[in-house]
Amino acid sequence: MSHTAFNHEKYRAFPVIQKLDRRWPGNTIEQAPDWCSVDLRDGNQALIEPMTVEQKQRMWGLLVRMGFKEIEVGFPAASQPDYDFVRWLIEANQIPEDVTIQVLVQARDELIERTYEAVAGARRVVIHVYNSTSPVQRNKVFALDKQGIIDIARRGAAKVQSEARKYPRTEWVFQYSPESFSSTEVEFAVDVCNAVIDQWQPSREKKAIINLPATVESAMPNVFADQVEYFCDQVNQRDALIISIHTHNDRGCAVAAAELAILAGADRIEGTLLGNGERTGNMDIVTMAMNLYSQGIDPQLDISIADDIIATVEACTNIKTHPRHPWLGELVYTAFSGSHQDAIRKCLAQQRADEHWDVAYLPIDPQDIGRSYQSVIRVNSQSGKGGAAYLLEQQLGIELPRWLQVELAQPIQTLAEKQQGEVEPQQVLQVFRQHFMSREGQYQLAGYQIDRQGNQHHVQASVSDADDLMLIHGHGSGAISAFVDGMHKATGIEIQIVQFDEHSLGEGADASALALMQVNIRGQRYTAVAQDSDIVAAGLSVVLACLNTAMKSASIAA
Ligand SMILES: CC(=O)SCCNC(=O)CCNC(=O)[C@H](O)C(C)(C)COP(=O)(O)OP(=O)(O)OC[C@H]1O[C@@H](n2cnc3c(N)ncnc32)[C@H](O)[C@@H]1OP(=O)(O)O
Ligand SMILES: CC(C)C(=O)C(=O)O
Repeated sequence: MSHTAFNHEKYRAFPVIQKLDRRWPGNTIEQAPDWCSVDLRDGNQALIEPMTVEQKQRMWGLLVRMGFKEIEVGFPAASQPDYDFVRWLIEANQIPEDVTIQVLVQARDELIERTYEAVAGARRVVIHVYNSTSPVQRNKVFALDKQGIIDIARRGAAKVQSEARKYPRTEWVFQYSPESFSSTEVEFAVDVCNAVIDQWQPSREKKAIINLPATVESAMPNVFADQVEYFCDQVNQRDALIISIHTHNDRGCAVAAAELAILAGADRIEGTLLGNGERTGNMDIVTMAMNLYSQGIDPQLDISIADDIIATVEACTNIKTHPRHPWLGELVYTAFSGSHQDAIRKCLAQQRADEHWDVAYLPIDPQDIGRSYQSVIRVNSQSGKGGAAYLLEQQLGIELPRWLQVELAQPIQTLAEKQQGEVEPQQVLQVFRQHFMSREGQYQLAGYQIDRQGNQHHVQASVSDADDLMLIHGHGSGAISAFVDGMHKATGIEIQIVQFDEHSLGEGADASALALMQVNIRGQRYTAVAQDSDIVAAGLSVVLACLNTAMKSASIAA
């Protein structure tokens, strides 16, 4: 076999388990698992610059605020900052009553001893001991056979137990990880764990945690689920165990693998916020928690403080959050494309507070995580009429009639294409004002009087025409048609009203009226909007505004 670059023959398929009795595909997740954050350990060990004690303190504060009850706080036998941080937690009394710290250590005596020193005085601690079990680790890293690996595990388990006896005031919980579990023959993984379980003799009352890692994700999540289900079925004393899962994201499926592992019988999930961790990262707890939340399951974690989560993770890891990161990214509740905007706008208008969320293109209500609807719809050259109309609605507080949405779309599209980028909400308003609300023009309403007899309206109005003042008289079934009649008589220009809508803006003394009109003058359509504190004046002014727009066009002026 040649080992030239980019040659798939270098690799082989992952062996699948021939498991015909799999039950997990028929299961559903009905409640949140126990969560354990490993941000301060696995997340931290993957950083270019590991967190300082101050950064760890900040991350700790966030994790507690979010509601984590188990937090792996470090590998205290590995480095002084890890050790100091753990000491600070204990000596400065920073660990709430309902939170348990967890610490990781290799199955090596001197490291285990140092680890216990680090956590001395804590109320309750999970001591997490591990050694690697896969064939490549056995053969190439440890140069040991299966029995040699089992011996490391059992000796480590025994040492963890004997050290614990030296600190009787702490409540100890033992956790063992067969590191590289997912790449280990599953029967052997069971054997190694059984040796540890045999050493610890856990009970229903005092359970041990067996943590099954996909240290490097190398198969599809269904294979992992088969491994977990097999393990849960075969391991000794299952009811005295908490089965924990620790997946990595090498194939991009860490969350999927963790979810399927829950279906397959696991109880607990380890991961990090936004998925920081070795290589492509650890399983992202925020994503998995939000996946549950969006299915109506209480995630038992507070993700509503999304901006705080992002700010803290970024400050502690020096890694930016991708704008399309699941659930929390800057752009994940934003629609630029026209048909999406149209659907979102229509659904939001119909969404009732007492009904289940049912909005196209928005899997959750962005307000749940502190995002406003303002940022949901943004306008660029892909947006069509709905987006600009939505932004204008947000700013003016009125729903534009469809015919005006269509009119507005054109100048917005032109601007978007010219700018080659986003059109800001302020610009939408500016374009709207410029195109439809210009107060300039030959004719301006100076005053009016209306007499009404039955259905007949008689309008007498004064209209300034450049430097002159015209006196207008007209009749019609309404004030506007009477005024249009008067203008026709005065100027000879026939105005046919095609569309007309009115809206009130604001309330009380500050209220004003908006009149929106499209007319046909000599075969051409013209659109304008007028605003006035007096609703009739707004209606008459908008006729003149349409006429002024028409006058500016060469064909009418001529
Ligand atoms: C998948 C994971 O994320 S596991 C966690 C990994 N995290 C870290 O390693 C971060 C912190 N670690 C460290 O700072 C260092 O590894 C230390 C300080 C703990 C130990 O450093 P060192 O003493 O230099 O040992 P190192 O970690 O390189 O391990 C090498 C030796 O330990 C053995 N070893 C490694 N892991 C384990 C284990 N889990 N249990 C028992 N022995 C182990 C190796 O076989 C090797 O033995 P050898 O020297 O006889 O060949
Ligand atoms: C120590 C174990 C759980 C680990 O971090 C891994 O396998 O990724």
